[in-house]
Amino acid sequence: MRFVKMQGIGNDYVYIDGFDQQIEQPERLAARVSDRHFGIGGDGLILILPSQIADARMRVFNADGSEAQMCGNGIRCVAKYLYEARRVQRRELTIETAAGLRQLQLRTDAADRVVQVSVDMGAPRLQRSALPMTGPSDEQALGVRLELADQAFEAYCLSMGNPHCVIFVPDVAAVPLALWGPQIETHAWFPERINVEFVQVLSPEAVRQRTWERGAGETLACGTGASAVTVAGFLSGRTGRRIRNQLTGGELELYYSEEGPVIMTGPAVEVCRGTFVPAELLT
Ligand SMILES: N[C@H](CCC[C@H](N)C(=O)O)C(=O)O
Repeated sequence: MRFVKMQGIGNDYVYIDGFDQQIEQPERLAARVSDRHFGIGGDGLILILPSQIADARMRVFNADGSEAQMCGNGIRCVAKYLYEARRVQRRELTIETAAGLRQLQLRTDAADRVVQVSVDMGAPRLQRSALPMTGPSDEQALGVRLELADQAFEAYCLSMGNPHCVIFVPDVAAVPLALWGPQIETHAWFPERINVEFVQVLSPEAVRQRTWERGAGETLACGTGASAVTVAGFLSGRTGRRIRNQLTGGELELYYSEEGPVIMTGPAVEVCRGTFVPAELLT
């Protein structure tokens, strides 16, 4: 099985081109390839598959094998791979995801390599039922009091196709992420668990984000999470519509448009390529 390792500001995945390879048991494979000792190492596995309605279809599996609806850092890398493999000759692509169709714009360098990708991440969905989240299904959950055993937060819960809980704090470096992250990820409010973003507002145009991802733990970056942060920052009056987000692994530019969608712009980098034998890896 051939794979490509790529990363978007440190959010790294193992990618498998399923146009000419048959992938069995992707959940089991995801958990094994993601292991940074017994596998290749990554935050999860992303499959690049044929689509009837787009240039390709993307399936996202977290390091624990759970499948997610969308991956912002991952979809930038998928677009890079397709363009540089000449699978697509255009710098505008459409990719089918479990969260719907996503439009992307590529920027290339003098050697025609993709150096930056802008993604229309779609519009946020604010109803509790969209995450899903307990409580009245049409009600929003912005600025709600979320209680843990010995801590309470003001939480902004919303969907970018996948669920996010955004919490603003004075200093992200001081957050005990390994303690609070899993407690929020698996809180009873979220029947399908949730991704967690702690955010420090530096100015109306700049924030710093640390991320605890559903099914992956602390990651260096989360593109759907950064998009949710942009929405929560604007709706709570803490930031403008256009921000620079300094995530642990690098920076994203985000714009929560008046029309509704969030536009996210950032890099996509190939790390390496290789092959593995699934039967070996899955032993
Ligand atoms: N852990 C996420 C999927 C990966 C999203 C993240 N890596 C991104 O860049 O958006 C979830 O279970 O919804």
